Amino acid sequence: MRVDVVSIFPEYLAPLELSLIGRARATGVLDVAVHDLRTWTHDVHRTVDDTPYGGGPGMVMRPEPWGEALDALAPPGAEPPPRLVVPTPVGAPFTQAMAHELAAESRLVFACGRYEGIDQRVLDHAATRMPVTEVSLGDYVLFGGEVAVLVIMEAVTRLLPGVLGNVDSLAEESHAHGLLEAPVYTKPPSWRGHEVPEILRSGDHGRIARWRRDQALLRTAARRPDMLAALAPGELDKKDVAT
Ligand SMILES: Nc1ccccc1-c1cnco1
Repeated sequence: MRVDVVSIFPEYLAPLELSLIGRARATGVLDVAVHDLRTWTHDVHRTVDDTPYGGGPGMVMRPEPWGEALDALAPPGAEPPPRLVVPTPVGAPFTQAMAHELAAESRLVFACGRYEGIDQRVLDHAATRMPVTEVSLGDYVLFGGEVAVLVIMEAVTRLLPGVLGNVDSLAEESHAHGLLEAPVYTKPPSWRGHEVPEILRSGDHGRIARWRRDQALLRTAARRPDMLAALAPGELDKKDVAT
């Protein structure tokens, strides 16, 4: 997968060099390039923002630098076009399902907005020649899209073939099967008066699987009833119904 990130703070994306993502880049699974939006400015002050039409607080990111950046990174006519991913508070919620969708793309271009946002015409024009996904990490306000890109890149990269050693963990993790994961424990069996649930030390893998499923259901019902309600029909089998 080829990923381009455009930001006025490219150094914010330095963590993409580390750990799993760094290894994915080193092994060729992932090719990441970070670009400074000011590369595509031409004035002496390298201006990227201006006052909003219609008044109001803050500044808006000018369309011209973004237009030239996207022309350079996704030349008109180059096939297939990349998917443009724009972290924004007004985007669709970022979910594990979306992470899987993005992981299936061959090219992604991330546009990191700052200030009050990017001139809407940038997205409107981009949408005439490439898929555009506006995505929100949640209902809170950040300074810009850079940290959102780090989150999205971690969620997407770990889904790429060859990145995670143990693919089984993908199947068992929270949100992988529509439920929150059961609690986990390791040695010692007793710690500060807290014991590991006996069943996990029983060696009875059938009962352990049942216990974990029950714990996942209980946790999800308590903390994320919305996820329980969203389970596809048939996701809950008769063994899940309290007897
Ligand atoms: N608040 C923001 C400001 C700029 C770019 C993204 C965001 C964002 C993304 N998800 C939540 O907020």
